[in-house]
Amino acid sequence: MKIALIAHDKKKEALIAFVKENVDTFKKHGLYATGTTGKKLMEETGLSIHRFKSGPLGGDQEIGALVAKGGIDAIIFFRDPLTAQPHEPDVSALLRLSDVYDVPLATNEGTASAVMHYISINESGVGE
Ligand SMILES: O=C(CO)COP(=O)(O)O
Repeated sequence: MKIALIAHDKKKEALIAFVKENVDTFKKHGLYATGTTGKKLMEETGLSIHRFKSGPLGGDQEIGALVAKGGIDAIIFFRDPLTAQPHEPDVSALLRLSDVYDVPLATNEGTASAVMHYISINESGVGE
C-alpha cells in the first residue's frame, strides 16, 4: 500500500511515537510525507520516505494530487485542532479529496490505530 504521513508541528512528536510503535508494519509499505514531517520521521525511525514540500509551501496539495491520481491508499494526518494554520485551505482540500476518492484518512491517534489494523491486514509489499 501507499501511505501518506503528515503532522502539524505540535503533533509531530505524537506521530513519531506512533510510527515507532508500528514501524514493522510501516516498513512493508510505500511511505510519503510532507517535507518536515518526512524529514523528522526518517531521522527518528530510519524508514525510507518520499518527501514532498512542506505543508505551508504546497505539500498537502502535492499529496492531494497523488490522491486524485489513485496513488495513495491511506493517509495518517495528525492535525492540530487548536492552532490556526496559514494553509488551512490546502488542508481542507486534502480532506475533501480523500472523501472524493474514498481514501481512508485518520486525523487523530484513535482513528490512526483503526487505520493501522486496516493497513496491517493488507499484506501487499512495498509500493503495491
Ligand atoms: O503543515 C503540514 C500539513 O498541513 C505539515 O507540513 P510539514 O510536514 O512540512 O511540517
